[in-house]
Amino acid sequence: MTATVGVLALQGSYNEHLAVLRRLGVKGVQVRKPEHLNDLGALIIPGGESTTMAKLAEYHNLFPALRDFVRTGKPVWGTCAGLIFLANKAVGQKSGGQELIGGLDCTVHRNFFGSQLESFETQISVPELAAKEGGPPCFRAVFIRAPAILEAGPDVEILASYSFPIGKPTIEEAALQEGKVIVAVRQANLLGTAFHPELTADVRWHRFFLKMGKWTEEEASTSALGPDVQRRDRIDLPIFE
Ligand SMILES: NC(=O)CC[C@H](N)C(=O)O
Repeated sequence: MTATVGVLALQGSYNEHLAVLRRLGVKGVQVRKPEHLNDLGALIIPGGESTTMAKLAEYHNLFPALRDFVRTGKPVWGTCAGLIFLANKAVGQKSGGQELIGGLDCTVHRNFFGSQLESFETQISVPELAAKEGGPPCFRAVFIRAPAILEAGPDVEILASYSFPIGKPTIEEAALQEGKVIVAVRQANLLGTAFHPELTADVRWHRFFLKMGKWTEEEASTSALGPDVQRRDRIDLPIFE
């Protein structure tokens, strides 16, 4: 498997993900067309605006290729709008809905935390991630007009939940009763986060994701997948037309 990581580059925070990959010495490439998915080892679907992203993906006929990629078993990570894309079901969509890639057995509320004005930052505890990657047990989480996972199937592992202040008016009645929603999950090769790790200086989420790949030792030694990583200041990022 190649150690090249594709980042869906239609709209949203794809440059920020590419910058983190660069910091880790991993080759990242922009994905804008179906053929750009060939020969990738993993794929990141960034945050942004899922309706716009869906329209652009449809325009470029990307959905069948994205679904095929998910089915290969290679790691795919959706952050925020990317999480919505990966979910089997989304609620709170614009009328008529939007196309999803699917694969992640969960129901996502598209704008669970409210409008752009209700964006916030917080610390979340992710014990499994901290155990694997070391460092402090909490992670800075940036929620921008963020979704949340309302329901997850039996094969979905919950990596993090967020307890919100009871009485927050923008939050759905049903979830209010619990005061807690799921914000990070993993299901086999799929990782989903409702927040934006690429907007923080903490690279542990990216390292965790990269380790989900079945890379050969040789590939891993030239990328940031092992502890004895060779850091490179700069790598060339092919930009596809
Ligand atoms: N920061 C984000 O990716 C926001 C996602 C947004 N809620 C949407 O529906 O697309």
